Amino acid sequence: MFNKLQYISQGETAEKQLYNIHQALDAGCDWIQMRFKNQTPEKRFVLAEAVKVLCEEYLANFIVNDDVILAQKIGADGVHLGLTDMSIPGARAILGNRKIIGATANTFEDVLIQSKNGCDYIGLGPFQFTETKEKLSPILGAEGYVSILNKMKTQNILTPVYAIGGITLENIEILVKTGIHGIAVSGMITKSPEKQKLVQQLNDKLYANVII
Ligand SMILES: Cc1ncc(COP(=O)(O)OP(=O)(O)O)c(N)n1
Ligand SMILES: Cc1ncsc1CCOP(=O)(O)O
Ligand SMILES: [Mg+2]
Repeated sequence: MFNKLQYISQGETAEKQLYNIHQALDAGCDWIQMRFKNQTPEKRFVLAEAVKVLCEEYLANFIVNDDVILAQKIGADGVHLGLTDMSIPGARAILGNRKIIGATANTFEDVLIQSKNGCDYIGLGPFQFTETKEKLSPILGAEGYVSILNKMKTQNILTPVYAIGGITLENIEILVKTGIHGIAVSGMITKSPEKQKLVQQLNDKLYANVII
């Protein structure tokens, strides 16, 4: 089963991205999604290669946002695809069954489609407002997660769900209670002055009820 904490990178330049990813790895994040939007394919390729080396060094999982071909070219562990990105069957045909394909959902109907199409996990959100992403889908709040996860249960959909969007440390307990598997965060970790302590606190809360 996947780890419960995914770090989504940010940074205006490749250097800043790599710095932020390195910091997250140093702090104990072991799952990185490289999200470097509106850049040339060359810049994204160079960054992805550097991130791959770094993630191997730290034994972290490395997935690429949006770009299936880039993920394939550099041998990443997978991709995250939104509702308007490449289709999951299309990505599966290129990457095969051993790679991780994450998919976005904002509604139960999205969850149904994405899980039927064979994604490995669902990024469900946004939980609340965030400046990290433009053109946000409607905010779900904790009630939205309860409602969607309950419907998943009744239809026996077992795909792990990650909450995403504006999540802070104070939100973790309430999110865990909704039945999510984990969280995907960007700003909270990128902006934290005490990343190691934060990642520890997040993992403590995310794994509080897990019996090993
Ligand atoms: C874990 C996770 N969940 C959702 C998203 C959002 O993906 P998408 O809707 O394609 O938006 P962009 O990130 O591409 O702007 C995500 N990246 N990761
Ligand atoms: C990529 C994405 N998709 C929905 S919200 C979001 C941004 C998550 O970043 P943050 O944790 O900074 O809100
Ligand atoms: Mg996308």
